[in-house]
Amino acid sequence: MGGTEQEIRMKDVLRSFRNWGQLFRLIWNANPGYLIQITVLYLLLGTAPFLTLAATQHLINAVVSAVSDGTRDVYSAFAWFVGVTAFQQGLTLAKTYYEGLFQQLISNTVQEKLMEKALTLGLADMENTAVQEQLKRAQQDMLFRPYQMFTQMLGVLNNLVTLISTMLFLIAWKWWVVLVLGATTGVSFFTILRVNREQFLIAFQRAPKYREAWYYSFLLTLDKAFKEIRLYQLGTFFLDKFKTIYRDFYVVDRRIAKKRLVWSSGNQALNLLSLAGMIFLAVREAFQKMIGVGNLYGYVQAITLTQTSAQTVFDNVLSICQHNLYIEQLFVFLSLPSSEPTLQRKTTVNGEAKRPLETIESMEFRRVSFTYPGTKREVLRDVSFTLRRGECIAIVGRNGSGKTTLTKLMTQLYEGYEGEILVNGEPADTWDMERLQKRIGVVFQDFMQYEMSVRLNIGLGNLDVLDDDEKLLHASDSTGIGDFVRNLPKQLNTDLGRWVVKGEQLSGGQWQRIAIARAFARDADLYVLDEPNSALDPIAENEVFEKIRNLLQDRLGVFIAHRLASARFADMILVMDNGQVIEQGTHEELMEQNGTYAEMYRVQNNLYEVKA
Ligand SMILES: Nc1ncnc2c1ncn2[C@@H]1O[C@H](COP(=O)(O)OP(=O)(O)OP(=O)(O)O)[C@@H](O)[C@H]1O
Repeated sequence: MGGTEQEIRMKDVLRSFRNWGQLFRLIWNANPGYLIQITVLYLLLGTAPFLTLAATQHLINAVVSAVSDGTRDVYSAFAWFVGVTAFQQGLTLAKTYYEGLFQQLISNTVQEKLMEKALTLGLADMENTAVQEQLKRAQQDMLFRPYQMFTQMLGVLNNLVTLISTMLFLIAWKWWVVLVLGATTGVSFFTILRVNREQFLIAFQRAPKYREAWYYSFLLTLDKAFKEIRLYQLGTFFLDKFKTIYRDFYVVDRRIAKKRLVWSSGNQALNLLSLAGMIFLAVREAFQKMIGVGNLYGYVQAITLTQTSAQTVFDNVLSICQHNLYIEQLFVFLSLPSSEPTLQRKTTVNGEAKRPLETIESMEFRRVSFTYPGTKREVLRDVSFTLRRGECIAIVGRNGSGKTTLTKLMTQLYEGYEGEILVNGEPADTWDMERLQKRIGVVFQDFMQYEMSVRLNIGLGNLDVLDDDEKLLHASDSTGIGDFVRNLPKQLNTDLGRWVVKGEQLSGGQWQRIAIARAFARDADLYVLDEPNSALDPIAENEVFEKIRNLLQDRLGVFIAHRLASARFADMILVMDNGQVIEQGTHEELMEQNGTYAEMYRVQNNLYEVKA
C-alpha cells in the first residue's frame, strides 16, 4: 500500500481556515433560504437559556412574594414562563425540521460536486495515483462533515449569545465573577487544546493506514475477490492485517485518552472550585436576605450556564479546526488542475471554432513518441503507420510493448505526444475533438460490465439508439449474441449482473460480446478493439471475427491480438517491441521476413499443434 506520511503542523490547521469562503459558497448554493432560516433559529435559540432562567427567577420571586405578602401577580409570571418555554420548543422543532432537509441538500451538493469534478478529469488524471489518493481523501466522511462544521459554527454563535446574555446578567450582580469564570475556562481551553492537537496530528498521519485497513475490509467483502481469498485461504491473513492496524490505533488512542483524563480531571477540579466558591457567595447573600430565592436560583443557573457555554464555544472551535483539515481535502480535490482539455479547447482554437469533422477517412501516425506524464520512460518511440477507410490493422507484440498506449493516443485520450497524428491528412488537434471522438467506437481490454439491462449495456455505446430495438438487436447480431438476447426472459430489458435483483449472470465471453456490441451500436468510422477475443472460445472467436470483418469492410479498424491466428485477417500487422514498431506488413509478408512475428507465430502454432 502506498501513501506518504503527512506532516501537519498547527500552522497548517490555521491556514486551512482560508477554505471558509468556499465552504460558505457551497452551503449557500445548496439552499440560501435554509441557510438564513437556520442561522436565525440558532441565534434565537441562543437567547432561550437566558430567557428561561429569567422567567424562572421571575416566577419564583413572584411566588415567594405572593406567599409572604400577596403583592405579586403570580399568574402573569407563570404566563411568561409558559410563553418562554413554548418559544424555545417551537424554535427547536423548526430547527430540527430545517436541519434534516438542509443536511440532505448539502450532502447531495457535495456528492454532485465530486462527480462533476471527476467528469472534468482526463485519463491522465484518473491513472495518476496522487489524484486517486486525493479523491479518496476528499470522499472520506464528506457527506456529513460540511454540515457538521456549519452547525458547529452556528453552535459557536448560539453559545456566544447565551454566554454574553448570562455574563451581562452576572456583571449586574458582581463583575469580577465573570473574570474568574473566564480565567478558569481559559486555562482548560489551552490545556485541552494541547491534547486535541496531539490527537489531531495522530489522526491525520493515520490517513494511509486507514486506507490500507479500508482496502482489507473492501477485499474481504468484494464478490470478485471471494474465490481467490477462499481458495488461497487469505481470509485470516487479511483480517489479521486489519486487526493489527486497529490494535495499534487503539494503543495510541488509549494513551491520549489517559492524558485527556488527567488534564480534564484537573480542569474539572478547578472549575468546580470556582463554581462552588461563587455559588457559596450567592447562597450566603440569600441567607443574609440581600437577594431573594428567585435571584439565588438565577445566579446559580447563570454561573453554570456561563461556564458550560464558554466550554462549548471552545470545544466547538477546537472541533472546527479539526474539520477544517478534512474539508480542505475536498477543496484541494475540487481545485485540482485537469489534464482533460476543456470543452472550449476541444471545440475552438484562438477563439474560432475548430474544423467540424464529418467522417474519419484516414489516420496517420508520423514518428509519434510518448512518455506518460510524471514518468521518464518513453513507452512509444517513433511510431509511424497509416490507416485508411476499408483497412484493418492488427497490433501484436509482447506484454508492455505499448499496444494499449497506442490505442489511447488514437482515441485522443492522452495528449502531450511528440510527432504528428493526422486525421484525414490534417493534425488531429485541428479537428473538433468532440466530433472526432464521436466517430470512434472502442472495446477496451478492461471493458465495462454495467450492472444494468442488456438495452443499456449495448445502448450506452450510442444513446441515440437506446429505444431502437432493431438497431440494438442488430448490434447484438454483429457479435453473434443476438439469439441469446432474444431468448432472455425479458429480452433487451433483462437486467445483467449480480448487483441487480434477479439479474442474469453472464459468462466472461458473453460479457465481452456485449461490450463489442456496444461499440458497434455506435455508427462510427474507426473501431479500436483491444483484445476483443480474449474471453472467447475458438468457435466464438472465429464467428465474431467473421462478423467484425464484414462490419469493418468499409470502415477503419484496429485490433490488438495476442492470438496471432486472428491477426491473419488484418490488411496490415504492426509488430511492437519496447515501444517501437519493429515489423510491419501482411501476414504473408511478415512470415516471409522470418523475423519476430514469424517466430511468435511458430511458437504459438507449436503450442496448439497436437503431436501425433
Ligand atoms: N497510466 C500509465 N502510467 C504510466 N505508465 C504506464 C501507464 N499505462 C501503461 N504504462 C506503461 O507503459 C508500458 C506499455 O503499456 P501498455 O499497456 O501500452 O502495454 P501493452 O502492449 O498493451 O501490454 P499488454 O499486452 O500486457 O496489454 C508499460 O511498461 C506500462 O508499465
